[in-house]
Amino acid sequence: MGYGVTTSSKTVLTQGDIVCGKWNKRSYRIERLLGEGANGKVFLVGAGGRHFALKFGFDAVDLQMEVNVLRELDQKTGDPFLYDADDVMLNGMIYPFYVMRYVKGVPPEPYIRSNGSDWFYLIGLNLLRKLHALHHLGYGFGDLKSDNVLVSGYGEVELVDYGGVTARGRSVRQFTELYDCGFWNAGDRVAGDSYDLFGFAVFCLQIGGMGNRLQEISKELPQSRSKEDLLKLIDLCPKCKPVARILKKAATGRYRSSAEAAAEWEQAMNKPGPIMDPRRRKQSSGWIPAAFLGSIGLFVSVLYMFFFKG
Ligand SMILES: Nc1ncnc2c1ncn2[C@@H]1O[C@H](COP(=O)(O)OP(=O)(O)OP(=O)(O)O)[C@@H](O)[C@H]1O
Repeated sequence: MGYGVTTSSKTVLTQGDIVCGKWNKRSYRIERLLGEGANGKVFLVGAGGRHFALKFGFDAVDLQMEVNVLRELDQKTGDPFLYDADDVMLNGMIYPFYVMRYVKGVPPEPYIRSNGSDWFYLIGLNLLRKLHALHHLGYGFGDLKSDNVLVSGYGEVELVDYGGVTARGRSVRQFTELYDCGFWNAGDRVAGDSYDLFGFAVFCLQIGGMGNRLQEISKELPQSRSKEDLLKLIDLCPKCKPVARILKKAATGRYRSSAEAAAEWEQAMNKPGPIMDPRRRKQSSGWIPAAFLGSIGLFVSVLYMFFFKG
């Protein structure tokens, strides 16, 4: 098949290559690379006429922990995400991999660039709901960042990369500095609602257009970084304005639960004023031409009755 494999971190698999599991004997046809991070490579694969995402991990132990978490979650939700976990022999070397549901979608920033910045609010709400579902099961997500959020359709949100998922109350084991409260001297790395809500506040700044400012501040000396920097950025972020109070509460650990944050976010979206839900805008903008056409129709029929029917 011409895999050209060197090391696990440099695995070269190209379209049409077949990955056949050593133990479960299931075969997957590589279609394309979906993404690559510090811990692994994820490919879009086909099997039995369906699409899946197949992840090779760079570290077998980390990958196994990820598989264990996904198994636990699948048992608790009854909605399987994990499809298979196996090893494959490529060029005489064994590589562990697992296969999961393929999540369609794009990261929030390109989604917002193509569909408009008003989707910011619905993406925020849907992400809070996703986080709450995970917290409710007794886990923290851990490695929240815009790369691990995929958006599709009408602002529907899915989380990917369950490598950082940890039982609530335990130490967070995988995180990305920019989104980590420890990095900002703003709290402990303990898995759960507060930790993820802090990451959520940074996520909103990132997708709200403050990415460059965040990067600049993050390069300052560790001792001079603080949550105050984030609070200032929230004030400077025009898109964050209608939800600034919620983001500040999230950045300062003042929520008891993500459910509370989601409820407040939803209330902010439903407040009279500028419509923050682009789905409603779509519906309401559909009403205006319909009402206009309706009134023209009525006017023409009145004229007809007046002139022709006497
Ligand atoms: N189930 C999936 N469906 C679609 N795309 C996926 C899926 N899982 C991962 N991806 C894509 O692959 C990318 C890398 O995957 P993943 O985040 O699991 O790797 P990682 O090495 O753990 O990354 P990181 O360094 O960010 O922790 C993701 O950002 C996403 O774009």
